Amino acid sequence: MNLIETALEGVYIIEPKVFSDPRGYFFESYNQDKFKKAGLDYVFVQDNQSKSSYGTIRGIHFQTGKHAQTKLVWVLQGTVLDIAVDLRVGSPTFGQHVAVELSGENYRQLLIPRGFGHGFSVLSETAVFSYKCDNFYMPSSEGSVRFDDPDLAIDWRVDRKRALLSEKDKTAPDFQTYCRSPIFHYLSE
Ligand SMILES: Cc1cn([C@H]2C[C@H](O)[C@@H](COP(=O)(O)OP(=O)(O)O[C@H]3O[C@H](C)C(=O)[C@H](O)[C@H]3O)O2)c(=O)[nH]c1=O
Repeated sequence: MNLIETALEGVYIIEPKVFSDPRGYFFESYNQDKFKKAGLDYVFVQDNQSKSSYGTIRGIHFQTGKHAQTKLVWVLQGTVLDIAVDLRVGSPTFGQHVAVELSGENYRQLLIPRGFGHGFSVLSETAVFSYKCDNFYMPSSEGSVRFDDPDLAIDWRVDRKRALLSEKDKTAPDFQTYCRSPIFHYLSE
């Protein structure tokens, strides 16, 4: 597998070794030993999968404190623009994001450590999204920031006004409100 650094320390694009033949393709989507040897020493405990229609935006989400999650994300079918936002207090890239196109055709994965907000927009008719987390879901520790926050200035590459959003995402706080909230310093211990 090939590891590509991004502008945000700790966030990596992973290009797995893909074996193609007339039947199709095969690749290892996760191998603890190979990841550890590449310096990605995580123990994932929960796998998630979601399917979304074109124009959906999910995020920007995170879990706080000891429930913060590192995520290894990829797309099984379709194409998404995946976003990781640096929410680590004191980080020189605090508030900055990376945007990476993940698809069932490019096989790319993104490793997003604890301390980052995560979201994605769906660029294909539908997209099936799969990811591993190194901490369990804890609703009481969930946090979010508005997807269309002007300070984050994320280009989701879909029409924001017609985006398919959860009720939670429609009412998420803006970035400045998040920075003034009690959970601000509690994102990742
Ligand atoms: C995240 C999660 C959700 N749920 C339940 C809670 C809701 O009843 C339902 C849908 O949850 P939600 O609308 O929060 O799903 P997404 O909007 O896809 O949230 C995810 O979207 C962004 C992109 C992320 O990175 C996070 O993993 C996660 O926040 O699944 C669970 O039972 N377990 C879970 O781990």
